[in-house]
Amino acid sequence: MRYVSTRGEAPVLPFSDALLAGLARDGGLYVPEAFPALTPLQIGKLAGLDYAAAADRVIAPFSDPLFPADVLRPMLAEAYASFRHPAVTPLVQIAPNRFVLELFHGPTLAFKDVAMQLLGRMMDHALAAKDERATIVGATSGDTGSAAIEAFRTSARADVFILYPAGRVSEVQRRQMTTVDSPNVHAIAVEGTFDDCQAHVKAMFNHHAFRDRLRLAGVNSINWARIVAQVVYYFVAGVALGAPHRSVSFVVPTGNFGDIFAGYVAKCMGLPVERLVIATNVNDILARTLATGRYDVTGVVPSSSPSMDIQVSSNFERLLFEAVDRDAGAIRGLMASLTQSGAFAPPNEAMAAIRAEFDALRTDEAETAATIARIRRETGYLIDPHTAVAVSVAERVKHDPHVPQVVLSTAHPAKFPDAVEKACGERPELPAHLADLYERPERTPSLPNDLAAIEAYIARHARAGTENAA
Ligand SMILES: Cc1ncc(COP(=O)(O)O)c(C=O)c1O
Ligand SMILES: N[C@@H](CCOP(=O)(O)O)C(=O)O
Repeated sequence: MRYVSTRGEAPVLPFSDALLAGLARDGGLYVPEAFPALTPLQIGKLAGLDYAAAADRVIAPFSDPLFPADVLRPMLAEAYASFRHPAVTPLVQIAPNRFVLELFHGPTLAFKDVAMQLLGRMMDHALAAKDERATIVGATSGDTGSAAIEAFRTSARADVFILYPAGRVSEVQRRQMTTVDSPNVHAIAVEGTFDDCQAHVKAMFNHHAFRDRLRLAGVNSINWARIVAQVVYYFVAGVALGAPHRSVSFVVPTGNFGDIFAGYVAKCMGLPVERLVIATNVNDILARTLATGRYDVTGVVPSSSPSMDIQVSSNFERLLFEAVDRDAGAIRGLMASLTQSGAFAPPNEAMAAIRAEFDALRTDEAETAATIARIRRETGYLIDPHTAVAVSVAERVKHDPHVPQVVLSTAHPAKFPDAVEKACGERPELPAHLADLYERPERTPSLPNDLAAIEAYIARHARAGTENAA
């Protein structure tokens, strides 16, 4: 499979090069030239497979000769052996025809592990094949960072620099990043928002001299491999609930739009998906865009679901690319408007195409807390604030009661103990492997919200840079 940029002016790449490229050189995001299809028969045959075997069937069509079956399959088996649940992403029923898809059984307790445990192995393999080192730069609102650090902390080929917004992630999230004592790991507190951190990461990729000198690579959902690994659980959940013979709807707590875009890809590949429902917190740019037809960036508001405190929703560009029938010139125009004025209005036909597939609703802070408390009271089930945002939306969105609704549960409640305790009076405990997290020493440089300062720090500490510069 080959990959093209949403902005049409970057080299077309095979999977393994797109994997290591991060952002395309024209500032766009890589997408496959075409979405591979699974037939209803092939989808039906996913039933009963273990997670790694199902992942192989879904991911292999996106891959290339660097990942033949005898490489990809053991990699998948190893990646998902690190999960604490034998089903990897189990479903739990919380109401008639409403299910929670638990995506938090990986090492860092968030859905990011599902993709990152694979991505770490794939990138190390690709770098070893090329005998290269890479400097990974990433932005996090809390979960991507911890998952990336966990996935790469033993990497012999990559240094990892994660920018997180100081004071705007939960203490557990911060400690998961700052207590890892590996020489290749750098969790950097930036005096800004997640949007600032993400803008710095994209600016580093767009600074080609810096990018090439340090051999930058990305682990945010700008990396296509992140998306494709997330497509798998849509198939696994859909099949468990009757696909291909029955349609399913998904309600997804959304920030950077990577997770729900993976659901869209699953639908493009043939999974019968009735509706894809975007659930936002008070940072509701996507809900406003679907309601008004205008994507308009406002300031980020801190919330109890901090991982979704995002206004510039990176992967929305991938959806827009599909909605404008892959007209890269149109995407360049919309993104130029975003840069210049902080807003853009997609063409009416594009908005109609998006609304034909997606619904979007927001959940405010009071409703998020009330949902945690009510679900605990009524069902005995404890959810985190991100999941609560989506459960509340699932309850309010117009839907066909005969179609199963799957709510993606993106984080374990113990990642956000303060918010959960405030909502329902109960403090969730960390699993055993993290029980001493609060005792571990922290190590986290703090940098101003300034690209030059961040680049200088990374250049000083990256080993790929030293080698390349020599
Ligand atoms: C716990 C949690 N839920 C939801 C999201 C939103 O996912 P996405 O950015 O893919 O839309 C994130 C961050 O990505 C997250 O960490
Ligand atoms: N919510 C994310 C933000 C980054 O999203 P990504 O999916 O693009 O890596 C986080 O927790 O870091």
